[in-house]
Amino acid sequence: MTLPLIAIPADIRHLDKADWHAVQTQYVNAAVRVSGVLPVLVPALERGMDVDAVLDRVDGVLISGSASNVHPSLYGDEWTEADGPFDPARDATSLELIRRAIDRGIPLIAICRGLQELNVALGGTLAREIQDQPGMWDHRRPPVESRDEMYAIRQPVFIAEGSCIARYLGQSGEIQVNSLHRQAIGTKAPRLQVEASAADGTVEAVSVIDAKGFAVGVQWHPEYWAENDAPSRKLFEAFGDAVRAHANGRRS
Ligand SMILES: N[C@@H](CCC(=O)NCCCC(=O)O)C(=O)O
Repeated sequence: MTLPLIAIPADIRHLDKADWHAVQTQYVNAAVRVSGVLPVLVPALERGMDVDAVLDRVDGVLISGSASNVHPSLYGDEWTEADGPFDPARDATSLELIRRAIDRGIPLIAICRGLQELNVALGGTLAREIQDQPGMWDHRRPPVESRDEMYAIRQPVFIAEGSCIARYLGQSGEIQVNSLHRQAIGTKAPRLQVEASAADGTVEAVSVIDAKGFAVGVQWHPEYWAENDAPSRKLFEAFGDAVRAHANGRRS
């Protein structure tokens, strides 16, 4: 069987005085090496994107993390430039891709910014600069040079018993994850179920209630250690299995 395709929406990045459509290689590597699927990078278009034209051709969607933030106007909040950096083209593509993938029952994994987009796409809001709130931890990317240190596994989260994530990981309770975010779910969208939380109350994983298939979001970064961290590997293996099942269903 030919490898099933998944869609990964790109960011707009500025490099060498030009705009690029870009996805970090850690997401591509986890999809190829652990999920056993082939990513197709989807351009970030503020106008003119036809997400169904993409979804007609893939059997999964991976929404990656990014240092940019979902524009607060998309969840009805006031904003200043300090809430950036922004990526409106990524917002426009990701939010619609998420909604239509869920409608069509196409397996979806949303990571970090992706979880935040999932929440906004389904009607939720985001909390910003969460580390500045009383009693909250600092979940931000550590101020270090090495990417392995940035993505170091360093924080406990608690997987809810009986959750989808518990089923995929084969365990509930405490696992250790990495953490590189300054925003989080504020008001949870009605169609999302909390699957994991941090001890400071941060929502760390969600699933889509009544989803037709695999549809989860995680605030941490399982892609970075997907080849050698057991919970990370199991999540990406479960995503790959869901993608292959969808591909087989489409062909039968
Ligand atoms: N911008 C959002 C989401 C954070 C996120 O996706 N982090 C991954 C990228 C980390 C990096 O390269 O800085 C937030 O800050 O909450």
